[in-house]
Amino acid sequence: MTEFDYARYDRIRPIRWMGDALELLDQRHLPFNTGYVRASDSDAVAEAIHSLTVRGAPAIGIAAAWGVVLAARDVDADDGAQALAKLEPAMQRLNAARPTAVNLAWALARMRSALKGAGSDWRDVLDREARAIETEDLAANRGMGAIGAALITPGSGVLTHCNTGSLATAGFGTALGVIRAGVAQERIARVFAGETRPWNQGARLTVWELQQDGIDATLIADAAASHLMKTGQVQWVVVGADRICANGDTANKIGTYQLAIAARHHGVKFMVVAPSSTVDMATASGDLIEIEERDPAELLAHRGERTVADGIDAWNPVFDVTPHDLIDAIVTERGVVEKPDAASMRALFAPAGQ
Ligand SMILES: CSC[C@H]1O[C@H](OP(=O)(O)O)[C@H](O)[C@@H]1O
Repeated sequence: MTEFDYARYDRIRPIRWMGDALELLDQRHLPFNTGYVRASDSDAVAEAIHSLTVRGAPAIGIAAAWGVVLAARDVDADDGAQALAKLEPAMQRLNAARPTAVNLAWALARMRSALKGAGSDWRDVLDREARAIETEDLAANRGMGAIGAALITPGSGVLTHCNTGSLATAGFGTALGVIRAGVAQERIARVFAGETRPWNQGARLTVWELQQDGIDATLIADAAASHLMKTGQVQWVVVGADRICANGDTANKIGTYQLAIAARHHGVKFMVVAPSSTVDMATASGDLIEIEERDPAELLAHRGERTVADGIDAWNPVFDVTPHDLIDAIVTERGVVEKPDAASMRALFAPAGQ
């Protein structure tokens, strides 16, 4: 692999811990405004997660972990057990910010676990745990980039969906990390990105991120994806995930499921890229995942300007579930699950409770 220039490919940081506040790159207004908002308490972090100021499964877990550190500033406790009891209401409010990405609950569980054995230094323990969650995610993304890119035959075209880059993680990205690595290794010859209606993570975030790297990407309408596959210009669909179940069923941004159906029909391979923090072995299958439904107004207007007549009904689920049998490979930092099912998932991830 050519020596990877992370300084070139990995400069965007959506989350900045300031010691007394969390600064978040406001993704609602990218790419035209690159301003940060300052969250000074855990409820402000919860609101930033709910409003998609900060978004992306790993990124919302990291933000929530720092939100717990902020909540701790207002807690008086002698040890971790006392602190845990007093922090629980704030952690519940953070957990309630969004339901589908397991990373949020996973990060809060890590913070709870760190507190359980902590003594009088419990604040330092929380700070170290939040920092570890963030640095582990960055390392996982860089590792997955190399692992996933190795699956892609040189000269391939790739289609991605939503945004899974530095904006959605601690840096480098999951599916977009594989694309960055694949381009750097000259395995990926062309990148296509779906606009990802209604929030346009692809059109506003992914193509902008790649542009910062000097990586060319071609934007397509979501509705053009099947036609693109039919033309033979893509050999892989590479996407992220918000929750991967014990049988390999995967929740991801709305529109992923239909990409998987079209990919199988056209002989295009389908790769899911996510760190182990997105694997939920306690949820047996995708029908058990809560799918977030957001305000239908997100469908009825664009940047505040209505695009639909008044009085029109709209339904706005923002995730869907791709069944494991439509997935060719799940790439994690622990390795690849080929043709995922309950058995192949167990081989890499211990069943819940073990
Ligand atoms: C590596 S991000 C994973 C996942 O999160 C995104 O959802 P959202 O933009 O609503 O937070 C999208 O589903 C990505 O694939």
